[in-house]
Amino acid sequence: MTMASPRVAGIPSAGTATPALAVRGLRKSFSGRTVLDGLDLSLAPGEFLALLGANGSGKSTALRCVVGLESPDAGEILVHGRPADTAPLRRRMAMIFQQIHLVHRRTALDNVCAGALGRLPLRRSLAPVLFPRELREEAMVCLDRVGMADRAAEPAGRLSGGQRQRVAIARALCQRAEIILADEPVSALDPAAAEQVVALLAGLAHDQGLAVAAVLHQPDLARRHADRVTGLLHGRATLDTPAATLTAADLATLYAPDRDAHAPATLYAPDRDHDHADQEPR
Ligand SMILES: Nc1ncnc2c1ncn2[C@@H]1O[C@H](COP(=O)(O)OP(=O)(O)OP(=O)(O)O)[C@@H](O)[C@H]1O
Repeated sequence: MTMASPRVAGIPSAGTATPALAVRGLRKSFSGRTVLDGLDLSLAPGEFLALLGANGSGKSTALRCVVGLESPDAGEILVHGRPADTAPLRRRMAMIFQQIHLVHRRTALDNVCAGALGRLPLRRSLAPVLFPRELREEAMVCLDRVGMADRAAEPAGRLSGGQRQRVAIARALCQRAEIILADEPVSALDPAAAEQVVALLAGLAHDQGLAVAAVLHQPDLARRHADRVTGLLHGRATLDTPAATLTAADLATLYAPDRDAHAPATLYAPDRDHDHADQEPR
């Protein structure tokens, strides 16, 4: 029996091409408590990465650091190989949240147009009601890509949670983001809507070449739709594996009761030649 060697988190899985997003040695503490402990991540164009990990393992903090909503204490964040410390590079990333931030009284179309505010001339961004025709056309294309063109004129507040999340994704597309980071995008959705939204994110990666990473609390969705899974434990990436080979043992390790939260996390090296799929999490 040969031992399959696990790939080390942080090393791009596809050849040596520059990843769309690379995170190296990211550290963040709050009030002296370490939340990110040297996190490494990579995301290739056209890849859909699922981020898994127990509550408090640092997933949201990681994404918030990547898009500039938190300042990391140390580490590198590279977008297409360049430090993501300028507004134009940050605009190449869009974040989608569990709590969907849409203006409920504005139409779906207006909300999508708002994704372009960062690249509009100032006078346009101060008067969003005057979105130019070309932008409205582009926003319609984005709504069409998420299957919501027929609801363009509907106030966002009248849409279901799943529909609102699809509008939020269309807004990210209208931003012309190449990297989409989604923090628990389906946690508030029913199973059918969750499946649709995750399939949509996967499609943006696979059909349109975007780099997409999503924090998921549903390993089965990750298995079905993601290309790769990175697992966080105590602020480090301790698992990096093709989603299709994610095992029950992998999940047991990631979600094990926190016997010693201060123990250093080590790279988890599952023996891929064993079939752990029938084992229950510990
Ligand atoms: N602004 C903050 N101030 C203080 N502590 C924070 C802050 N943001 C996050 N934390 C703490 O950092 C830890 C990691 O939080 P984070 O939200 O990143 O975890 P998570 O893996 O996304 O968890 P969950 O799955 O529950 O969303 C938690 O203990 C949280 O309380």
